[in-house]
Amino acid sequence: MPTIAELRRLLAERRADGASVALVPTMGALHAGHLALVRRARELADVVVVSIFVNPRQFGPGEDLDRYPRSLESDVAALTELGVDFVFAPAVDEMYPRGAVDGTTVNAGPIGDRYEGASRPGHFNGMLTVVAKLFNIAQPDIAVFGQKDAQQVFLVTRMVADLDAPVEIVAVPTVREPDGLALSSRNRFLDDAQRAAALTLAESLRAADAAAAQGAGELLAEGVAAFGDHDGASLDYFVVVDPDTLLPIGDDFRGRALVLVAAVVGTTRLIDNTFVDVGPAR
Ligand SMILES: Nc1ncnc2c1ncn2[C@@H]1O[C@H](COP(=O)(O)OP(=O)(O)OP(=O)(O)O)[C@@H](O)[C@H]1O
Ligand SMILES: CC(C)(CO)[C@@H](O)C(=O)[O-]
Ligand code: BAL
Repeated sequence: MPTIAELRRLLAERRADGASVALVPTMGALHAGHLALVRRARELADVVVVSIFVNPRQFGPGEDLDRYPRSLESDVAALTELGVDFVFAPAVDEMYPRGAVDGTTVNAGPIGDRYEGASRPGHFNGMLTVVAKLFNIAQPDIAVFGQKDAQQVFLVTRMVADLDAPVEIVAVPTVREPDGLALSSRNRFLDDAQRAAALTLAESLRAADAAAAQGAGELLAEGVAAFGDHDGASLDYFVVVDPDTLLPIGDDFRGRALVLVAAVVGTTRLIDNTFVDVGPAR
């Protein structure tokens, strides 16, 4: 597994031959959602780098850093099968030699304090800090993220624009189970009853989508009502936002909007989202 210095040297050699580089940042425990990102990266660039790093700086006190699933050996096997060129899985000490809390941090700005950021204070600063480090280490032409983490992909795209980072951000649609549950590394924490309750996230998004043509108010009401029909999942937020700003839409909004939902099922926090086409209010 290359160190930071080795990865830089190996990628510099490939770049000298004219190769383009795509980076897929992950926290490991790979599933088909991650593999869709890797396949997209494979289509877009000559060299694909996948990072596997459970970043302590994006976990708050009392969150699931310690129990976050880790399966490096099987992850590397799956990535090798997909023809990934380099797996970068640094130790925490190599990424944060001065410790996990000391050092420069990227500030996500006000959108970083909303939605996921309201429930996970500091999460997006920690996420953007490690993403900026990964961009500086791999210097990719392209970086591929999942739409499942919609606020994350929004904030990464905004960071790249705001800081003039020379990397193109590509978002891949959410990969789902046949019944609609969004794949997530954290789904493995769910027992059978919780797995059934977790479906309420996708169902509430489907209800919102079905009501979207009737206007913003109806969409929100139907989505929240569909969520309320289920036991075992506690709703954190259900919001409809403008994809360009990530701010909540008003009643007179028309066009493409993004519905964001988060819930806690048992002790597991899950998120999901979907784009909808909002029609005129009736
Ligand atoms: N179901 C999915 N479809 C598409 N992309 C996904 C999916 N799940 C995760 N990703 C993307 O994979 C990348 C790495 O995410 P990460 O390693 O945190 O996995 P995860 O499944 O989101 O884990 P968790 O939900 O437990 O945080 C992110 O860009 C994320 O958006
Ligand atoms: C982008 C990321 C790898 C940064 O740690 C993480 O937030 C994730 O897995 O989505
Ligand atoms: N998938 C986003 C990373 C996190 O939950 O910390």
